[in-house]
Amino acid sequence: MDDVVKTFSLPSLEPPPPIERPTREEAEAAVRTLLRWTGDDPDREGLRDTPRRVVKAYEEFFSGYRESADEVLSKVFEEVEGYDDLVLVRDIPFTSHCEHHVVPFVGKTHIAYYPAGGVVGLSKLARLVEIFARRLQTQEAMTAQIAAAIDEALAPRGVAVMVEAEHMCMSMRGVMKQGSSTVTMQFSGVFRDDPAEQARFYTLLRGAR
Ligand SMILES: Nc1nc2c(ncn2[C@@H]2O[C@H](COP(=O)(O)OP(=O)(O)OP(=O)(O)O)[C@@H](O)[C@H]2O)c(=O)[nH]1
Ligand SMILES: [Zn+2]
Repeated sequence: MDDVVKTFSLPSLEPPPPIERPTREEAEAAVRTLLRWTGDDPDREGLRDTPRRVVKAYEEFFSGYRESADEVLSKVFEEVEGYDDLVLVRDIPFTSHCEHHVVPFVGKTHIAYYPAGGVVGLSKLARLVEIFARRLQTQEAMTAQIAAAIDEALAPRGVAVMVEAEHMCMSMRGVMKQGSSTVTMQFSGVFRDDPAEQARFYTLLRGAR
């Protein structure tokens, strides 16, 4: 069991405390080293600009370290008169990177919640997915973080988050199983307490598209 605890990180809504980041030049030098590790020559024409491009791409892949869930969800619309039923946003696409191999895992997120007074703009739910996806992740932690952030910001009657993804570290290396998908889900409030609410969530996910 010790190994399990060491391998998987606990859900944390905020980025880790700031560490001393390397300079851009240091990061580019590290990419050069990895290029040499492939067996290629970083000084050949086609690779000369690659360290610069990779470091720039990392800024996009990992922009979630510079963003906060709190901020994205801070604009809550206090009341939507007469509406207190479920809100479901299906099929929010994402690309993340697994924290074990720094290889993409790609999939979709479905988010549902029962408002208890406040709702957020729908795009904010997609932005929330982006924030957590654009960090080094496990699928389980990402799922838990999305649910916890909504719970914290909206205090809804319940939250349901489901993530479906294919992990490239399982398809293009290692066990080499293309096409398998992993499903994770996190429920809180009425979704956790009431199996009928979970069933409703699953039914709506399967519903006409
Ligand atoms: N639970 C979970 N596991 C993941 C996730 N992403 C990658 N992994 C797994 O992390 C594990 C790392 O296992 P290790 O044995 O430490 O590393 P490895 O030798 O590269 O493992 P293999 O992938 O089996 O070759 C692998 O089983 C991956 O499939 C994730 O989001 N959630
Ligand atoms: Zn991996």
